[in-house]
Amino acid sequence: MLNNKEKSFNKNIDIKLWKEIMLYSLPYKKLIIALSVVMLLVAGVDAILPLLTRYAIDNYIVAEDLNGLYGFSIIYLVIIIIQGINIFAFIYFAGKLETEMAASIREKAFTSLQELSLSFYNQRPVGWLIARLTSDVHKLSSIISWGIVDFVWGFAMMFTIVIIMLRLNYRLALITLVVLPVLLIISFYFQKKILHEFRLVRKINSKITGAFNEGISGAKTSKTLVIEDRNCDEFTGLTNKMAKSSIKAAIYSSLFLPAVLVLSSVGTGLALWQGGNAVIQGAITYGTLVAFISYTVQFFEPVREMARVFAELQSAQAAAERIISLINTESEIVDSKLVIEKYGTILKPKKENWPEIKGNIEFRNVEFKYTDNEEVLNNFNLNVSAGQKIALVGETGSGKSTIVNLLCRFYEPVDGEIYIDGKEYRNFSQSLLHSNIGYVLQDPHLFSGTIKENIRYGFENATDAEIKNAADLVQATRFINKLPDGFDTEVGEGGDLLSTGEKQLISFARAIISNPAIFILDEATSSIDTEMELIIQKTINKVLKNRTSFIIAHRLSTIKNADKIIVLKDGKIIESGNHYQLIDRKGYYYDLYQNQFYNRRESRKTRITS
Ligand SMILES: Nc1ncnc2c1ncn2[C@@H]1O[C@H](COP(=O)(O)OP(=O)(O)OP(=O)(O)O)[C@@H](O)[C@H]1O
Repeated sequence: MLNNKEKSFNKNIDIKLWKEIMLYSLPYKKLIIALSVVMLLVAGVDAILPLLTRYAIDNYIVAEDLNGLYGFSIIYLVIIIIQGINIFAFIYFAGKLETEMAASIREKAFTSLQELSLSFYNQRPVGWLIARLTSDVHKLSSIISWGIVDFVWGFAMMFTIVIIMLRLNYRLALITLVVLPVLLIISFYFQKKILHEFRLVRKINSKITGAFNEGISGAKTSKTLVIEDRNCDEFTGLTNKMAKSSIKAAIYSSLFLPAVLVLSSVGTGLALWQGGNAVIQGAITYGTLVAFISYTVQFFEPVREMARVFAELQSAQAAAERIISLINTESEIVDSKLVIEKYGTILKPKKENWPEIKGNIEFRNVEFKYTDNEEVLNNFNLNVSAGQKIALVGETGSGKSTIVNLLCRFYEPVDGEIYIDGKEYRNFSQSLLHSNIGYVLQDPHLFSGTIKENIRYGFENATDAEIKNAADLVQATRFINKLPDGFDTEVGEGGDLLSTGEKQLISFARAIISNPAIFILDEATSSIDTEMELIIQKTINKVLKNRTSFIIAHRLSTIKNADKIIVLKDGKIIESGNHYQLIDRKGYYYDLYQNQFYNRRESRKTRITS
């Protein structure tokens, strides 16, 4: 139950991928240059401070020149203030770069999500997508901005320190830097190990989040299946694994720090020993010795930082791979260039060019399958005239929703065509088509906000009077008026504060407001009680008049007055006609109707006698 899969990632640095990522940083070129310049300044000041100390010791302290020392202190203070300003600037620039890049990448990923077809969402769990848009984007933007800080500063520091040390005394410099290769090896080794364990912790953490999610949203099902103990065992297994990896990471960290400390102390010790000898022999001054010791101490920090950044780059690369793959995912349903030119895109529709849709629909030799193995529709043909009311009936899995999914172009036929008003429907843009279809689902989704906002959704110009009128039409006003804030009542996330039947009514009103030529009601009144359904049925008949409509309903009483009832079995039409024709036929529909009629009569009888 808790097996959210996390992709393992490429361990080598992928230059092509980073080049693509760099394209995203192009708009921030000036900010990146400013940040790099500031980091060079920070490194420059850091590197000259020991030289200043050396100067003060040799010229003022050893020479006992108090006046000179006073003047020097003021210069030193000014330099420290400049460094303070540099530090403020780099934190500001890096923070700004991180935030702006994250916003831009997130925006691109979200836009690409808006344009993707429904099949993409079927293959990707919500949690996976949210993790990409949040933690991966954060990781990537943070490594780019703070990586620049560490790299520029680290390289500049190491380079300058080595040059200064060699210039001060090359013999002493070579002796001191003897520990450098060992330090580099140790740093890279430990950072890799620590990062590996942290990566495991993160993977397990995303599983734990998934388990929390399932535990909460599936609480009712867990209780009815009495699997609470199994859930707990699985959860404990995950937390134990996470604890193990966290402890390992802590052990590596606790070994790494003393190792670096010992090595840098060895370097400092060597500088002290050899430098002390050189001072005694008069080869170097006291000031030079002090500067050398400072440089040895200072040198090891950038080495450690660089090792950390290199190791982190690998995991940031994994985040980058996932985000770029999300941004670059091509929608399976795309409008042709010609269609886009004429009718615009999903995000920029050219509504002024949109023709009026009347609602004549034809499925011609349509073949369809969701996966390669299973054919859902095979040579499916259906002709619907504008204004006709079509009911789709059939057992579970017979293909009813598939037909309306195809009509909405959430999916496209594998073979064959669908015509709307005599034109193959791929010649219309997706937004043009969707604007002409009102879709009311069995479990409709409402957006957080008020009832009024939800009815108006997608049709922002609707007036309050139009909203009320739509609600009146579907008899929703009755329950809305009973709510404390009426039309201004908040519906909660996904409409959770309303019952399913109430959500259906709101979604019905929402569909009416957009005045579509084609209506699809997919079990749209299944959660409304029978009396209410009868009332709404009359309204539906009024609303659907002169519009083409497809009604999927298991309760056959609701589709008795359809112009055509299509009975489906395994993706094929086995019967079609109006209610009376199908009853006369005494076939599948007749049996189905008799069964429902009998069951309802029996249940009514039971109610009366009890
Ligand atoms: N997203 C999907 N991916 C793969 N197969 C699917 C998908 N949606 C539906 N199917 C399969 O396609 C077939 C037809 O499903 P469809 O949802 O159209 O049936 P239906 O008649 O609407 O059923 P119901 O009355 O239960 O809603 C079924 O075998 C179903 O398993």
